[in-house]
Amino acid sequence: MTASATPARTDAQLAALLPHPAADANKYTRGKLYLVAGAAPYPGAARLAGTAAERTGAGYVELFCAGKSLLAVRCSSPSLVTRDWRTWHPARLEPPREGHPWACVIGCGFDASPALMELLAETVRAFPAPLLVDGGALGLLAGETGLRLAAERAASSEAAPLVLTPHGGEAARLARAAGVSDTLDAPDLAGALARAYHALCVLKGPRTFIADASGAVELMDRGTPALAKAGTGDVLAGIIGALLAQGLAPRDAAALGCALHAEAGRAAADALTDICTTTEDVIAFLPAAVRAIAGA
Ligand SMILES: NC(=O)C1=CN([C@@H]2O[C@H](COP(=O)(O)OP(=O)(O)OC[C@H]3O[C@@H](n4cnc5c(N)ncnc54)[C@H](O)[C@@H]3O)[C@@H](O)[C@H]2O)[C@@H](O)CC1
Ligand SMILES: Nc1ncnc2c1ncn2[C@@H]1O[C@H](COP(=O)(O)OP(=O)(O)O)[C@@H](O)[C@H]1O
Repeated sequence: MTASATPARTDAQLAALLPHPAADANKYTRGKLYLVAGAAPYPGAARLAGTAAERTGAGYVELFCAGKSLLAVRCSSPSLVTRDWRTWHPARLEPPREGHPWACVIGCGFDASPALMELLAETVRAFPAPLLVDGGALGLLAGETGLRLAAERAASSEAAPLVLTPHGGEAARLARAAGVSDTLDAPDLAGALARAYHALCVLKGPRTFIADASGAVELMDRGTPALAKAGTGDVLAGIIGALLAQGLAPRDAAALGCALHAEAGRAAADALTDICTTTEDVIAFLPAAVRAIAGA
């Protein structure tokens, strides 16, 4: 049976979720995003996710990346606090302080190296706040170990939320590993992945479906083919991660994040054409997206 997706939220509903900073805000109260991203072949993915997160209001973005990616990211994005990912030990983090929300995004620009599987496993096991898994880390999660880790995280006493943001290829891999048919319609596939991995699943594409394990599916279809460019998924991960880091509930962060991403793509295509819009332009047009939604 095909699940019916509820229509996208109205701009007024989305505007109410925008995380405007309080007058007495500081960088910690505005939310800290830990970003574990950027293997040596893909420093760009880390930079795209990190700068998109900064643009979406996160007060502090701390990036953990491959040693070989450090210089490229530090030189191009000095506001990102950038460290070698050999120093990423989520189990050793002090718990977040009241009023200082956190989230983590892992996987943008990951490749399939076994060392990264360990980084992912430690993060799924120990990161004590909302965790979004994207990019190459989804391929690592797609297996017996990943399914077990996701189940253990959901069963733990903190049970901090897990969000997955697969594109069609990544969703097919996650489905095969979980014994889910990859011939399901997109809304059903999103729901089945949400159940199998105990996560909120944001199944990306020309139409994006946001599903949780309860079977509720939300449709987001305000995007543009101008977004069909390498790296726009890394940008979306950074946007949703920043909203999680600012304390939004996973479903709200996904719905608002997808809408901001789509609107930024549309605004960029209006100004620059659907042909000439680049992934960096999507980040540059996030302010137009915030204004469009806030104006509602
Ligand atoms: N500037 C950068 O450094 C970039 C790095 N990226 C990173 O590159 C790594 C590999 O990601 P890729 O997505 O390129 O490769 P993947 O190997 O994950 O997936 C691509 C494969 O999936 C198939 N596929 C099926 N449906 C698809 C769909 N709807 N969208 C895309 N592919 C689909 C394609 O045919 C292709 O064979 C990830 O870690 C990602 O974060 C990419 O995001 C591109 C930009
Ligand atoms: N034709 C399209 N119409 C609307 N949105 C699209 C279209 N093609 C891709 N997108 C959006 O662009 C993003 C692409 O993400 P992804 O495939 O993960 O890219 P990458 O892995 O290169 O970062 C997704 O958010 C997706 O919904």
